[in-house]
Amino acid sequence: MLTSLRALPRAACRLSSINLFHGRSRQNYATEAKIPINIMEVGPRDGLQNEKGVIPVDVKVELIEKLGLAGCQLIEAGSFVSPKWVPQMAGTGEIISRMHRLPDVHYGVLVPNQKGLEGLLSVLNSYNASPDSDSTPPPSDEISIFTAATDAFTRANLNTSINESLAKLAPVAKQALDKGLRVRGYVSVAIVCPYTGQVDYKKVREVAKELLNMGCYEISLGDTVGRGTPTQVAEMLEEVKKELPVERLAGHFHDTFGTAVANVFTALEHGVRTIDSSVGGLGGCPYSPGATGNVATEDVLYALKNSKYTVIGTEYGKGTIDLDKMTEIGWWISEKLGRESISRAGRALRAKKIRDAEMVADGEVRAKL
Ligand SMILES: CC(C)(COP(=O)([O-])OP(=O)([O-])OC[C@H]1O[C@@H](n2cnc3c(N)ncnc32)[C@H](O)[C@@H]1OP(=O)([O-])[O-])[C@@H](O)C(=O)NCCC(=O)NCCSC(=O)C[C@@](C)(O)CC(=O)[O-]
Repeated sequence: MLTSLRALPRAACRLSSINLFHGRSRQNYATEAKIPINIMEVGPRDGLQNEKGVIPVDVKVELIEKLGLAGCQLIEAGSFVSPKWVPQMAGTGEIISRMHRLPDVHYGVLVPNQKGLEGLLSVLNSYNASPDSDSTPPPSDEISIFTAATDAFTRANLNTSINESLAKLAPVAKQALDKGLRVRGYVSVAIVCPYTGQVDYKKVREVAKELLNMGCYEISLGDTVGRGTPTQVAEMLEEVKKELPVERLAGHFHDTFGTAVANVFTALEHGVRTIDSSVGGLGGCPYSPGATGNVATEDVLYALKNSKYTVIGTEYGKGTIDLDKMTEIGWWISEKLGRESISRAGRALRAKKIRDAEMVADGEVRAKL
């Protein structure tokens, strides 16, 4: 069983030694204890919910299975939302029942209301009536409930106000916890709202606190529009951290203005230890006009290389998440959607692989001459 981030003692995460290098003090990240980071892979949910065309269930199942085999330990597999509001998420029950599930992987689903939870519980009841085998985990062990930091966005996304959404979500969270599910919370538009502009960070803190008090183990703060800068992320986190423990916060950054990787690092430097990201940079919220996808998982993995952080993954990724496999998955799903991967690291790595293969082929031809 792999050690989870939450089980690690703080001392194990602390950087200790400082090496001298060219007369300047410099930390040797290769040999020191690294700070463990969780990645919540949201590609199958946030990534696919905004697609125009119909994505076959088989493709969604295969995507989730591939992500598990690349080492992802936290995968958001779909949503139990109204198919009238978000048609791409229809069929989540079938997907989570059919997909091959791995031990040590948490498969979460988004739930907006009581009806969504009932949808999930009916899938779980069917599974419990005839479980696949003792070693196969249930279709899902986690729900994410969601609201936002502005009434305008909450109205657009959930057809209700912030306060009404919180009142509706509290019993959903309680019932899910009573059923033994983990509950995660999202606060959307934590920096900028597409309808009302700059967000009041005190409101982000208040809403996040409400979700935490409902029993959420973690609150993901979303730059839904992808317009946030590192300075804004820092200011927002400073405000939220006044009342909430940073270990309970996650960062969710869309990459509309190309600041998402910088925002990830800002969040990490402020103590956030879980980052939401999406393979191939897929995604966007249907109610956040103009926003592009989440920060690409490949870009985050690449940027964290040789840093003081290490991404926690399962044995399938040898304890981390395998960047090469994620690059292949990013290209595979993008091609299924009729386009190229938009992950910068994914594109560069694929191009390098092609160049390397051409050089090998060239060398073989020369050797024969
Ligand atoms: C919450 C509602 C349903 C309210 O929408 P409403 O229209 O007020 O709901 P309603 O209770 O009046 O029901 C309307 C119809 O939907 C059905 N319905 C009602 N609930 C469900 C359900 N759970 N599952 C399936 N069906 C449902 C219900 O049965 C009824 O069907 P009808 O009688 O008309 O045939 C709607 O607003 C909704 O589904 N919203 C979800 C929107 C969404 O999924 N947005 C994207 C996810 S959030 C996001 O992407 C941001 C995030 C998390 O990634 C972080 C970030 O980037 O910031």
